[in-house]
Amino acid sequence: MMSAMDDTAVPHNVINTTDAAAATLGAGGAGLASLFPEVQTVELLVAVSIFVAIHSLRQRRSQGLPTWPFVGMLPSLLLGLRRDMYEWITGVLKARGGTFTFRGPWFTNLQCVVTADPRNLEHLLKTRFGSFPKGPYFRDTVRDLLGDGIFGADDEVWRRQRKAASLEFHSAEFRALTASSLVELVHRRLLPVLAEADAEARAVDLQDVLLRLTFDNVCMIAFGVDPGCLRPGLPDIPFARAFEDATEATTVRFVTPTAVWRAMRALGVGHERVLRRSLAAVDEFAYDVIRRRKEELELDGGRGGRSDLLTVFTKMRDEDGRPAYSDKFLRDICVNFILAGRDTSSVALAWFFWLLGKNPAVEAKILEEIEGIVAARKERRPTAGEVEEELVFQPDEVKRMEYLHAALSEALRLYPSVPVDHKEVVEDEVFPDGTVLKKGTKVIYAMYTMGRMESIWGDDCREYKPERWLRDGRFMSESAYKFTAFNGGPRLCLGKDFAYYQMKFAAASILIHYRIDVVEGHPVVPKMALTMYMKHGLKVTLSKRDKSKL
Ligand code: HEM
Repeated sequence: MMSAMDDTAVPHNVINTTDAAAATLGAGGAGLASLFPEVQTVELLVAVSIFVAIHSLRQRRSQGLPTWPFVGMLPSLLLGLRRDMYEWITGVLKARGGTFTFRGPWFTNLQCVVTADPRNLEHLLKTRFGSFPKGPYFRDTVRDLLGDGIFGADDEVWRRQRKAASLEFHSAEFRALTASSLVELVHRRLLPVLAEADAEARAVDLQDVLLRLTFDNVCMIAFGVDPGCLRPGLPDIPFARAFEDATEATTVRFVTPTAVWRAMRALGVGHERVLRRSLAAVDEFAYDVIRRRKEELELDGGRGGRSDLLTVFTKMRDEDGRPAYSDKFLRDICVNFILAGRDTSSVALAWFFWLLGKNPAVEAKILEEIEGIVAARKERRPTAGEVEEELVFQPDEVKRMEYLHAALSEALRLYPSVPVDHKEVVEDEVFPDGTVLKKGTKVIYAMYTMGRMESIWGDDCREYKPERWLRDGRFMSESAYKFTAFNGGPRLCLGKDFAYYQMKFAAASILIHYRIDVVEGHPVVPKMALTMYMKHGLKVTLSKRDKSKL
């Protein structure tokens, strides 16, 4: 759809040889035919091939990436996809000093500026926030799934939801709900599932188990409903399956020309058919919960003791005392929060456990920190939150796990749950690095690459070192434009504090009970998706720790 990248949109440092090359090829071809009519087709093909090879080599030397007539840089992208797309982007960005213009095939929406430069990130996420909305391309692509919810919304529609949700996320009731839902999920469901696998000496896909944990958890805080994905036997839950299918089918739209997916939607074929079917199931579930919640609120006179997002937004009234949000809008709000929180923390945890397996010294330090916290509580009387003999971490204890906080941040630096993100420019702009952006240009910012730039993190940037986040043993946060895993500026992740609490609570509870070993030979590579999943999951075995030491 978007192809506003004309020549003026090319950064100063990019030499645009494509048009010149095409012109040369055209002139050269015509010239050959008229000067030497006897030239045979085969010879012409050889001449063209030699030209293309030389052209490609020159491009490679001057820009790092060949730009072919008609298909643009697509062949290089496809080669990158076959290996590791994120590493491919990283290589190109490093060779180009942190920013480059990707030129897709003519007449497609695959033209964009890609950057990993913290100065550009600060410019687009904060300084010139108003010039870089999500934009109509993103919104149109995700509209069927996300409607007018916070993820795709801009301007007033976004501001209103952000303000209301932000108030809710910082309320005491909400914090209490997140803490209690986690105690329930981790102690009544996660640990028993792991215990079962341990007793049967069976390997489990830890990523799948963690995904189930965070899906149930985010549904509890968004809808006030527990879908029950994390249960012994790890059952298939229709709502969770439909949500997953709808997300995947929506993602496919980003790599399909807009006109093509629109036509497929009209005809109801391919992934658009899957999307239509799965959205029907998501909507059926959502509207059913909304209807029942409204009935429940009516019965108790609108008070509603719950503090999930649906209840809070349903209770809101406009100046005339009418419901502030329609059922459709309530559905959009909940679906967006589920999307935001269903897999981001779980994939981060999966990469964290994998990194621990490779860095036993880090695991030892985390255990030492947790043991210190447990030793300190033994000197106090057990509080009401401690369930009999069980060791249930309290919010103040989770807060004191600073080394664990650093170890999780370090995992997110190397494996950000959202590896690349997207904006659209609404007026002509110039990045601090000199890149010129014409109105309508798509901008991709590459968080995965940022974690691997020596210029940002130093020569040891590829090493897993939680210590880089600590000063005198205390966790020190980094600029959001250098560590962009949670985005930055006005659209900083709303669930950041909740996500850290959730990840720390789950990680500490698992680690004190079990030693986790990745099954030998299990391949661990990222999957190409909007979220940084492990392509083959994380197959692990568990062994019980000696708890007498605690
Ligand atoms: C490790 C866990 C998480 C990471 C790395 C993460 C990362 C991000 C990122 C990169 C964005 C910006 C997305 C964009 O605008 O395109 C974002 C936005 C958001 N996140 Fe998170 N997130 C995490 C967990 C959560 C959780 C658990 C929730 C809620 C339950 C949540 C709620 C949100 C919301 C509502 C937004 C939209 C904010 C806005 O547009 O104003 N996130 N998050």
